Amino acid sequence: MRKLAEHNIPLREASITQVHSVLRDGNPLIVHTSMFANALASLANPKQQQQWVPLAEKNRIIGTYAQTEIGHGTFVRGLETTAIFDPETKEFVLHSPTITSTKWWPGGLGKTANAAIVMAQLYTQGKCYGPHPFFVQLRDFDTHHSLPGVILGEIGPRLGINSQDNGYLRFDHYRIPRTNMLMRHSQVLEDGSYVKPIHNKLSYGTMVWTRVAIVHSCSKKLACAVTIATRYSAVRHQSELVPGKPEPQILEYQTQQYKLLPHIASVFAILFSASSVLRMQRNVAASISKGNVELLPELHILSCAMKALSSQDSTQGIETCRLACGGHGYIASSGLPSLYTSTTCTITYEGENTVLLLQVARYLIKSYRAGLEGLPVLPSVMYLTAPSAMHQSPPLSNQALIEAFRISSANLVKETESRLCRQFNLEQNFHYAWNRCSVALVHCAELHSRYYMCEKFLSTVESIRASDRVRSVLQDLCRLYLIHHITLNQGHFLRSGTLSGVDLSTLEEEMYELLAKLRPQAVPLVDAFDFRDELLGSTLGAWDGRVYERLYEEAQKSPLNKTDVSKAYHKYLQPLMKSNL
Ligand SMILES: CCCCCCCC/C=C\CCCCCC(=O)SCCNC(=O)CCNC(=O)[C@H](O)C(C)(C)COP(=O)(O)OP(=O)(O)OC[C@H]1O[C@@H](n2cnc3c(N)ncnc32)[C@H](O)[C@@H]1OP(=O)(O)O
Ligand SMILES: Cc1cc2nc3c(=O)[nH]c(=O)nc-3n(C[C@H](O)[C@H](O)[C@H](O)COP(=O)(O)OP(=O)(O)OC[C@H]3O[C@@H](n4cnc5c(N)ncnc54)[C@H](O)[C@@H]3O)c2cc1C
Repeated sequence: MRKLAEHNIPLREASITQVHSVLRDGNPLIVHTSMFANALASLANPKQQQQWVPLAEKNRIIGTYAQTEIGHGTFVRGLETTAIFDPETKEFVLHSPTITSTKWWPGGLGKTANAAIVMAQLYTQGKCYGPHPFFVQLRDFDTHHSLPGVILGEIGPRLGINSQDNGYLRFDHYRIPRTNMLMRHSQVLEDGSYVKPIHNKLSYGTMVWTRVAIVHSCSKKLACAVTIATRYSAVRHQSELVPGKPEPQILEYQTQQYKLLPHIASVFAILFSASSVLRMQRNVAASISKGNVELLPELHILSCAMKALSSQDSTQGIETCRLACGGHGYIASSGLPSLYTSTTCTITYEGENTVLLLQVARYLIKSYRAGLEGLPVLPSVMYLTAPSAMHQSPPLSNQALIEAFRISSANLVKETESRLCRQFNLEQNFHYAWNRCSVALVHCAELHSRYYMCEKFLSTVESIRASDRVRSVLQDLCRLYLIHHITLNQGHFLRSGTLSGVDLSTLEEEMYELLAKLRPQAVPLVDAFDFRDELLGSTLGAWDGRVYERLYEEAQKSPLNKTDVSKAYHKYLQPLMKSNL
């Protein structure tokens, strides 16, 4: 927090710096500096901001974002916590009517936060208006005791991020002033009348913002993992590549290069996509403040798509890096286990990936149908019904590969839409038909998202300002990324007729060439990510390459090494050894 203040970084931008990576097993303040700060910035009106933002900036108020309940996380409309307006006292009464309405999971809620943005079903004048955000004080600002009517606790150990206190929260007819409803977009007036927002999903804005932040942080996490695994692969010598010759660096093995180089490329692909979504988010935020919500659906879909893809890619990449380090990748001091556990949760939180991909698919199908009818569609999906441009680029050029992605994605959407129509004719119910097609729909969303990421990678590399040598390395990496994802998805390209079996063999050959060509660049590339050793926190990945010394030194810190004979020997082992069992 001192560093943020020193560098004049506003609270809500902390999550896109590396500040949170310093704590490896999660951070009780992350939801405060990200979602809570952003909810105040985007959902509170100016008067409310004046009241709470300075207190949050000074950490007098530490907040969390309390939306998910035991019974509902994905289906936000199904939340059960109620906020009923009492016109007599001009207050909202917050209540948790059932066990399933217990707020469950919010980061920092257990012990750290003294306030929260609570999403609750808003009732006024006898009518429910759906989930809305409320600023709620949970603990006394001086003693930190939970307030009467507020029941708080921590939910227990998790797969990872155990330095963060994820919490639970129940309300027992807990009263807050009317003015604690975040009123930038919708309001309840003193007489209880409801003023609706210009778009009914504006109250979901904090989730959209966080999804964008997650994309950025996924590229950082993956960058840490590839740095560790690549440096280690340059230090580690094992086996014989040529019988009788010295053991080579394991990075010489083609299989090792195949494990690492595509993920190094992936760091750039995710980072460039994150920058593009971030730019769009800033434009949309500016438009919203002028009352224009036209591009909000596009931002929602793009943030869902990129959050889903980047969390999946970075999690898989980190696990591959761990495996690429053999046994030493399994030791906590390698840094890889905590990178994995603190990244795999991004697949689930802020919208479970399958659910987000189905949002993307819904948009693709709607846009495809609109395009066929000649109705206007937004820029990122115009290609679904645009004429093919395959013939315009030299065969197997980067542009041709992007076109192959585009046409294959459009083709898959077309096929799936036909399947949806057939299923609808059988079921006579759109929702059942949708469910029967949902695996295919997720594939549509994945291919569309991959197309977007590939396109962003290529267009950024083509326009980047860099020396010829640096540009050339980035071009090779980008090429490797495109070919790698084509080989992983070959079925789609064969089905769409955009690439033949011969094309795929040619591309595969080129991929192997690229692995060899990029091998000498692997260490410089990860060095260029420029992580300090303290931040990497890895015995395997430190800059000086003293892997074995660091492993040995770290082992000395194990509590079991404080004494030669452990207490357990006297208590359990010795009796066992003498028992003749
Ligand atoms: C790697 C290291 C990590 C470090 C990261 C740093 C930053 C992270 C910081 C903190 C850590 C975060 C901790 C995690 C915190 C949480 O998890 S908070 C809880 C998050 N919860 C969710 O994300 C819930 C997911 N569910 C939803 O968002 C929605 O329920 C839904 C979108 C799935 C469905 O909403 P629903 O209201 O039911 O809508 P639909 O009927 O499906 O759709 C109606 C139309 O509304 C459009 N729409 C939906 N959402 C939005 C939106 N946000 N904006 C704009 N439009 C939206 C949807 O597309 C439909 O449009 P059409 O009718 O035109 O098709
Ligand atoms: C580490 C961590 C931190 C978190 N922090 C916070 C926080 O700070 N604040 C907060 O409010 N919440 C937080 N959460 C909660 C998180 O947002 C939810 O867990 C997440 O949105 C998933 O919802 P769920 O748990 O209800 O999963 P479910 O929706 O129950 O998912 C279970 C399965 O059902 C499937 N499924 C569900 N709906 C559909 C559908 N419509 N179509 C197809 N398949 C479907 C999913 O794909 C998944 O396979 C956190 C969670 C974790 C793990």
